[in-house]
Amino acid sequence: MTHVIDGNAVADRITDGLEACVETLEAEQVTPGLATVLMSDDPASETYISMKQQGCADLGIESIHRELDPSASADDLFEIVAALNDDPDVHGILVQMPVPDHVDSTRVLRTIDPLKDVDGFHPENVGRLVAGDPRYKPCTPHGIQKLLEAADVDTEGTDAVIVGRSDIVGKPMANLLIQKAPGGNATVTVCHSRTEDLAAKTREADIVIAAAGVPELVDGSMIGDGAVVIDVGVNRVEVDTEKGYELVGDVEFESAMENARTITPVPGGVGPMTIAMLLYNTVKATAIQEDVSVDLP
Ligand SMILES: Nc1nc2c(c(=O)[nH]1)N[C@@H](CN(C=O)c1ccc(C(=O)N[C@@H](CCC(=O)O)C(=O)O)cc1)CN2
Repeated sequence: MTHVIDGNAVADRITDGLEACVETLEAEQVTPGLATVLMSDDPASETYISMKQQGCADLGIESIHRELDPSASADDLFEIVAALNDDPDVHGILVQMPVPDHVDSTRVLRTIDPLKDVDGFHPENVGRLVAGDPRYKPCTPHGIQKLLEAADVDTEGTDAVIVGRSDIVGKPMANLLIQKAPGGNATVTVCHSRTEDLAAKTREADIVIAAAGVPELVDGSMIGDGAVVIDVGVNRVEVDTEKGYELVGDVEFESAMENARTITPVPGGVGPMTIAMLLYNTVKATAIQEDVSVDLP
């Protein structure tokens, strides 16, 4: 029987554990504050921002939101980030990705105070991750580590194949999996659009992490017997219903189920963990900046 990992349940356990941390901070008269910045009218980005705000409200984190028209100048965005850097009530800042093409996303990430960079995308935080001393682990890869742990998947000595080399998932995931630390010690192959014979690579893997943003790119024929399959894709595919779309992962779930030992669904797998680990990083950022010790879950 294939085990389907319930990402909502694991995310709930993390947020339950964060409640005690927020109480510890409150006892020191500290309320965590998260600023979200949106420069897009993409409906999916709007959904993710409201999920982040709801997560904050449920946990007692103050959320501040700044929104810019997608046609605004890059300087307008940099000014907003600079003001949030200087605001002592703001402990975490995230700029929802992607930003419009005329904005240099690398410069945006460099503008955020590294101590407030709860996405873990600032070069200082990327450097710390690569060096094996992470401050804020990027939310989705960190969430995947927590899912694997919850499903009793020991990564040590495994062959892991990551499909996708994005800065948000593929690259940091590879770095976490090769670390000499729990949740690491794997041998990692990172595949991408120029990889030849992708199926031959995924078929040999103990763990396949699909994060290419291509609906149903990975099917059952590409999964070896007894492999663990983590689906990061949340693709909106148009359908003729009132909603107008359905969510489809990067993995063809039904056929992959036939070979996989453990698999994540879409929705309800990796997605909820991205939000939970953002709240985790916000609480951690608050504890660091306010010099309060908390027991993170
Ligand atoms: N600044 C950032 N931008 C982006 C990140 C990020 O970590 N930081 N990640 C992705 C999108 N993302 C968060 O922003 C995200 C994606 C999916 C989900 C999620 O919970 N998905 C649900 C389905 C939600 C729906 O109905 O559409 C699920 O999979 O169950 C949360 C966050 C890109 N940008």
